[in-house]
Amino acid sequence: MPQAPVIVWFRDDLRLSDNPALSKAAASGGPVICLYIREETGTGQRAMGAAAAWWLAQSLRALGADLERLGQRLILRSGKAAEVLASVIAETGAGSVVWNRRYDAGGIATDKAIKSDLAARGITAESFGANLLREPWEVKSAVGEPMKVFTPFWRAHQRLGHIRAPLRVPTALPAFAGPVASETVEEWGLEPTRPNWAAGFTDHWTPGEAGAQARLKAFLAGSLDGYADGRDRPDRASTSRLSPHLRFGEISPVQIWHRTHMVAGMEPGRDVSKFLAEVGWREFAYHLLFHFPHLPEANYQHRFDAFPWRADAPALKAWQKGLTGYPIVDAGLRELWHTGWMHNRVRMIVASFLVKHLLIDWRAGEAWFWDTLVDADVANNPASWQWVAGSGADAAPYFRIFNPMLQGEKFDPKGDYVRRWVPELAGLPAKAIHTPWEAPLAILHKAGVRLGETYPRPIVDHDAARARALAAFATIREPSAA
Ligand SMILES: Cc1cc2nc3c(=O)[nH]c(=O)nc-3n(C[C@H](O)[C@H](O)[C@H](O)COP(=O)(O)OP(=O)(O)OC[C@H]3O[C@@H](n4cnc5c(N)ncnc54)[C@H](O)[C@@H]3O)c2cc1C
Repeated sequence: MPQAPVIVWFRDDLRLSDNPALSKAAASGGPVICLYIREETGTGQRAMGAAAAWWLAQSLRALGADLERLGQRLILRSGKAAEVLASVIAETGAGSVVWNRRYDAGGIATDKAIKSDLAARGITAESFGANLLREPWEVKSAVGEPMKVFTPFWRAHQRLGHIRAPLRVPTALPAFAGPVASETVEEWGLEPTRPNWAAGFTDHWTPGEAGAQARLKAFLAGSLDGYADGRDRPDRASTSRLSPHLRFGEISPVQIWHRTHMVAGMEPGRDVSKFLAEVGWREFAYHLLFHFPHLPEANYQHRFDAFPWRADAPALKAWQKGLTGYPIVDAGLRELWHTGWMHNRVRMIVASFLVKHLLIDWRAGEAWFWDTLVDADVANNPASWQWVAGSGADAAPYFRIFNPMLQGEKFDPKGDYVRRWVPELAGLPAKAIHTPWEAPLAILHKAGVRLGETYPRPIVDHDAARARALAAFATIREPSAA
């Protein structure tokens, strides 16, 4: 009797190498059906933002082409995952389904229900850890509890020892002989058309597994050396830019871990430790999301539920458009709009500005990032926003308020980053570029800058905004806080 096909349900793991579910299917020796489901929203999962949807379209095309080289085909279907799986099983006689795990509450609930539904119908379902170095439940405090502070988390993570070796691309992946209907990426309308605001994204990114591997290789050969200090400089290409590739699982952290160690040799130095600790922050965000599933919508620290956020639609709009009058803030938000990505240091500055200078709820900023980042991540995005807002686990204290002028002068000392993304200020000298409102009129004139006309005046005064934020925080401050 011919072997029943195995369905590989691809999700946030759009790669062939180090893909445990795919390797498991290949090891069965039987026919393999590669399936991606565009899941209907309203099942507890968060609808994908627009920039991430653009990335998904490119990544699915890349995965489809990679599978074709193995004599396979990527089947695309849309609908409720349980119903799509049931029809593909009915159409093909598949006997089992394999997938790699996800860790958001909606995804976990969907997968659990599907697993028991399939089991009831005699179909085997198996899930694997693939997109983290360790499963979120493996790292525990000394008393067996979830960890809430990064440094002890990362220490405990490392104490667990060896990270499993990455898996190779399966050598054979027999295709299912019968017809299986598939939708197309184009039919899904994931890419913007009128206007095509993503037109410039392709100058910055090569979505897909090959692009991810090339990005890692280039980073390890180039900017890893000096990363520990260079990573804070938005004016230089000093970080890996692997985040969207990790978001879509085009590369695994296990692959990054081993390749980095291989390049570093026996004695990994400060740059390597710092880089891997950043990958560790991603692990920590997933740990938090798994143990505190409301992280994307609820304050981790409940006292922030009473925080007096302001509703200020014009200020939010100015922030989103990069028209706050603070050059480093505006540069970051425009980099985001043009590339779908923003440097980490600048993410912290713009997030702090929204939450503290404008007193706008972190959830409004998180939602904007969710829609505009190609790396919009179900764990990293809310965990980082809550970190900046002060409402999160192991968060930056609320009363520490970034000064955008000093941040600009320190991390973009010549103003090159601002000049690149805020071209109307490009003619200003370094000493004026982060504080154009303090520049002598002659300097502004020479640079063609007319404040309030070619570039906005600051929408809030820094000192006044700082005082207002501290006063707001005082209303929810615990007696012990400084
Ligand atoms: C307000 C705010 C929102 C953010 N939203 C996201 C998001 O939606 N998706 C996302 O992937 N990251 C997010 N980050 C974290 C961080 O800014 C990005 O991961 C980083 O800028 C990606 O660039 P890179 O790949 O060059 O990073 P590198 O410096 O090269 O780091 C390597 C990898 O480590 C992980 N990493 C690095 N820094 C962090 C961090 N602070 N927290 C968690 N993981 C980290 C990323 O996966 C990254 O690709 C956010 C940070 C802030 C302050």
